[in-house]
Amino acid sequence: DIKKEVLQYSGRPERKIRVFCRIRPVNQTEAAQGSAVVVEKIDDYSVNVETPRGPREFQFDQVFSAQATQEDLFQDANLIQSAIDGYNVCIFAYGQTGSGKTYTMVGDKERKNSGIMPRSFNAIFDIIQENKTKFNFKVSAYMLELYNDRLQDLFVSPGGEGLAQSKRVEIKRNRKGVVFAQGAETKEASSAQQLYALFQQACANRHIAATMNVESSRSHLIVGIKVESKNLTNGSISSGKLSLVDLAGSERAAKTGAKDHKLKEANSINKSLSALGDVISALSSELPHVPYRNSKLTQYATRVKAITNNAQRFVDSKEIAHLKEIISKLKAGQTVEEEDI
Ligand SMILES: Nc1ncnc2c1ncn2[C@@H]1O[C@H](COP(=O)(O)OP(=O)(O)OP(=O)(O)O)[C@@H](O)[C@H]1O
Repeated sequence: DIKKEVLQYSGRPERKIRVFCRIRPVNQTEAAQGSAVVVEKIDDYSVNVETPRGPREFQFDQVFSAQATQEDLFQDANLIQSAIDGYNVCIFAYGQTGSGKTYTMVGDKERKNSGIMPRSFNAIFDIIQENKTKFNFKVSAYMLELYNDRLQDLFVSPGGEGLAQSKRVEIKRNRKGVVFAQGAETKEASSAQQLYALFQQACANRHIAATMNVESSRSHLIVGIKVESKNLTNGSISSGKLSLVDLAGSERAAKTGAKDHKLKEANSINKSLSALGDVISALSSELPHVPYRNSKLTQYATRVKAITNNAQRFVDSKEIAHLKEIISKLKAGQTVEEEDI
């Protein structure tokens, strides 16, 4: 029954928050250790997780198996046209360290399996190309890192320390209630290649600490792409935005073997993820107060508010409530066991 409900739900055009689940393949280390696979896709909307207390089933808007390609994922998460049509769209990846967030959002290092970000860059300019006789387009982007609850402009190289200090980015709201990143440098791009070059420049400026996992990103990456278009027939102007976010991994501080600033890092990540969970949970259960101000990450998420305001009623809060449960455990410094996930 739940499945049917989810199915009907997904078909509704007003559904504004969608939660997808992607199962990543077993890696070589796991295979060598003979690790058991505990997550199984039942159908396109549900997964089964083997827990010490028996099997548990979870529902999503869509489930991607370990065989799903980057292309499959991009096709189904394709919201690029909406951003070009003037909507604010946000796609973010959430999960434990090593679960495949960066792979899904960015891709592999060899660039053989590009993720959602580079595919989006291409799709934006493909759509622009198709419509250039009817519209004039302007594409600009800012790229930010949220590290230890501080927003850093990734277009400013960390080498120029003084410059980085003066360019402190703050989340502000304009008179119309639209949230923007004050102090963030915005750069224009006129091709997918240019946008990708900006992205590479931004990535080179990120903080990556080799604590628990060398590849682990200890900061949240926020890529904001603004697409402005002018209708050449009637002169009307519209402006949409695509926000692509690669969140830092959620794992408890103790497991990372973290000390001092690394511990601060882990706590800060958990704090911001926990604040994000609180916001999503408040939105989905229609609470009158949504605690946006609790962290920079959620201040950023206020942009989502405009979209979700009308949609709150329709949001299926099951997965989100579960996410919230995990996050509050993390917040309280408790262990999140496999059966919880
Ligand atoms: N669907 C997939 N297919 C093939 N390899 C994958 C897939 N998902 C993840 N991987 C590989 O698993 C490893 C960990 O993935 P990734 O770095 O994306 O995790 P993460 O969730 O971003 O971790 P962190 O929170 O530490 O940044 C990487 O080597 C990545 O290439």
